[in-house]
Amino acid sequence: YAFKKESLELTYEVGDDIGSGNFAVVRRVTYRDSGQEYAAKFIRKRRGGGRKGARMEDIHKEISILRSLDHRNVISLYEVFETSQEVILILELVTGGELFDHISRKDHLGEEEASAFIGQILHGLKHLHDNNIAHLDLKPENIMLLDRNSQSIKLIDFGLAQRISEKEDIRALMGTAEFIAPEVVSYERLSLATDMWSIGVITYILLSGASPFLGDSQQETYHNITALNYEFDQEYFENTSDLAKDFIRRLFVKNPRKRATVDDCINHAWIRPKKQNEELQRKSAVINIDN
Ligand SMILES: Cc1ccnnc1
Repeated sequence: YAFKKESLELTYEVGDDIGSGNFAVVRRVTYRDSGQEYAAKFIRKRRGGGRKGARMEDIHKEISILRSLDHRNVISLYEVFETSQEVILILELVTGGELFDHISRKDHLGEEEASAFIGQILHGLKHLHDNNIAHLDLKPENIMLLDRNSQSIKLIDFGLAQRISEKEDIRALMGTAEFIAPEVVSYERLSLATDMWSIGVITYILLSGASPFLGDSQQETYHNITALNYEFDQEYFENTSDLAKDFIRRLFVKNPRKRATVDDCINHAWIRPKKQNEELQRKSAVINIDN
């Protein structure tokens, strides 16, 4: 997969910073010929034996994974440039900000809005899982809103994503403490189910504004995760439906094989499109009028 060696500046005008990830800075860029805007992710290459910068193997993996995905809830990759110091990904630009900021502005969301967001995230995640790709770093910072006032979301930052296959064993302590599953803490085999645990954490946070396993130290957080030490604190959950709690309970399951899958979640009554219920109500209303 050949990366363009010519200078990015020839074809794109580089604008302001719009985000940063591990070893990466994301800047808004404008394609000179059309005026179309994109996001350019500048990833520092690891030079020599140093610790700073991403390994080329990991950069190639992120690119190969992004190139194999095509879904409205997954960020698109258009082209790649390379200099001696950096690899630059030209990505679809999303300007609605992080889901994280959207929550913090409101503290927490109503169930309808939370269910709509989680439904969108699940559809993007289903595309990954149907291609045997695990994101492995799902958290509100990695979920962007398409634009300010839409509920359309895009999964971004596939820097830790992995192809999951029965043969090879993927284990690694990675991701952000409060979102990682027990099998990550215990350095056991990772799988698509690892993402589903994170969906549980994200749902819990959207509904309450509180983080279910977060402790005063990383060790305490890890202990809470492996001990499944969480509760639906009345202070935050007294008005939350049993359906929403059931959705979360099915994800906070220690054994990854027993945890709800992305399809189980999409078909869960808390997520299934409400319009079907409205349709049923409309039909039953008509029946009532008739008889
Ligand atoms: C931060 C970011 C990443 C990708 N696309 N737009 C914005």
